[in-house]
Amino acid sequence: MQKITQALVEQTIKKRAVHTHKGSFGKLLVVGGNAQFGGAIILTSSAAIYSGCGLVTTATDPSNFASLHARLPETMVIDIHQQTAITEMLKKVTGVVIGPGLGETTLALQTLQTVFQSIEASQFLIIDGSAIDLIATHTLDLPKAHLIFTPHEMEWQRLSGIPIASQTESRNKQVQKQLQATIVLKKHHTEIYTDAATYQLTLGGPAMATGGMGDTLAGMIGGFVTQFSNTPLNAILSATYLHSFIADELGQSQYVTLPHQIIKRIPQVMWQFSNANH
Ligand SMILES: NC(=O)C1=CN([C@@H]2O[C@H](COP(=O)(O)OP(=O)(O)OC[C@H]3O[C@@H](n4cnc5c(N)ncnc54)[C@H](O)[C@@H]3O)[C@@H](O)[C@H]2O)[C@@H](O)CC1
Ligand SMILES: Nc1ncnc2c1ncn2[C@@H]1O[C@H](COP(=O)(O)OP(=O)(O)O)[C@@H](O)[C@H]1O
Ligand SMILES: [Mg+2]
Repeated sequence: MQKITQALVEQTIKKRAVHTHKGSFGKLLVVGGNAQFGGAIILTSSAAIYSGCGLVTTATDPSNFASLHARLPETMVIDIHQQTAITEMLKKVTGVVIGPGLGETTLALQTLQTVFQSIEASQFLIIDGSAIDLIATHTLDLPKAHLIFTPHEMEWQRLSGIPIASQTESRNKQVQKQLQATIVLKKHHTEIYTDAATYQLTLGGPAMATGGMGDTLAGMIGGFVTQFSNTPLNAILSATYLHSFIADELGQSQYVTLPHQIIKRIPQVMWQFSNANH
């Protein structure tokens, strides 16, 4: 397994070119957040915007609109019940994150199917949380797109059928090949399975063990792959690295590191990394 290095992250987060605009840095659709899990989608969308994604639209339950806008006026919203609006937005975006706080109701399943039917091969699709569980429970054909699954070990057990205790590198790799996707297997020292190689994160610790931490990572990965779309693997590796890098920094003086605190630090730490080689 290859370790993700700081040098790789510094190469990925480049200084921004001057002649650019919001359209130059990717467009992302974030889908999730039912009435119970509105916090999840606020974290995912915030993480994507604070990671520098040019435009983020959030399809969520309308009961989350006010809190989402109060925390994050930069995002636009779609009522998740309006499936046609989701399909229309899909035509405009570089990528989609689906699953944080989505739940597993009939509407959640229908929404996942809507996205699967409309997504194109050139687009990125990050599948997290409830969306992983929906795929594990229902027989769904995966679409042709750049698929990125972000399961924690229990979600991976449900999706892959491999019990947590038996999740070895070779078994995980076998299922990664079957799924034809990148797998970000989240745990202490997260592992990333790709067609090319397997990578390991050497950062992060138990101060990160709090709800919403994975919702945040999904948003960072969404923000990074849409923005650094020419180097998608490096984008995934860099987002995963930065998430834990910031947590470790905060963890030097905090017992627990909260997802919203990590999000707030992303632009500053990206600036540091973008200046590292100059
Ligand atoms: N503020 C919010 O709205 C939150 C919403 N959430 C959403 O709640 C839904 C259910 O996700 P959950 O992950 O809570 O529920 P799950 O039932 O999928 O998994 C959680 C359980 O899995 C077990 N587990 C074993 N290994 C683990 C590992 N390496 N990492 C994490 N858990 C491991 C633990 O016992 C844990 O309680 C998702 O849609 C998620 O996005 C959660 O992210 C929590 C915060
Ligand atoms: N003890 C730990 N050491 C390192 N990383 C951890 C630890 N506990 C949690 N994390 C990280 O926190 C995130 C948790 O993701 P997840 O369980 O999906 O959270 P949620 O669904 O609540 O948002 C993952 O990135 C995981 O690697
Ligand atoms: Mg999660």
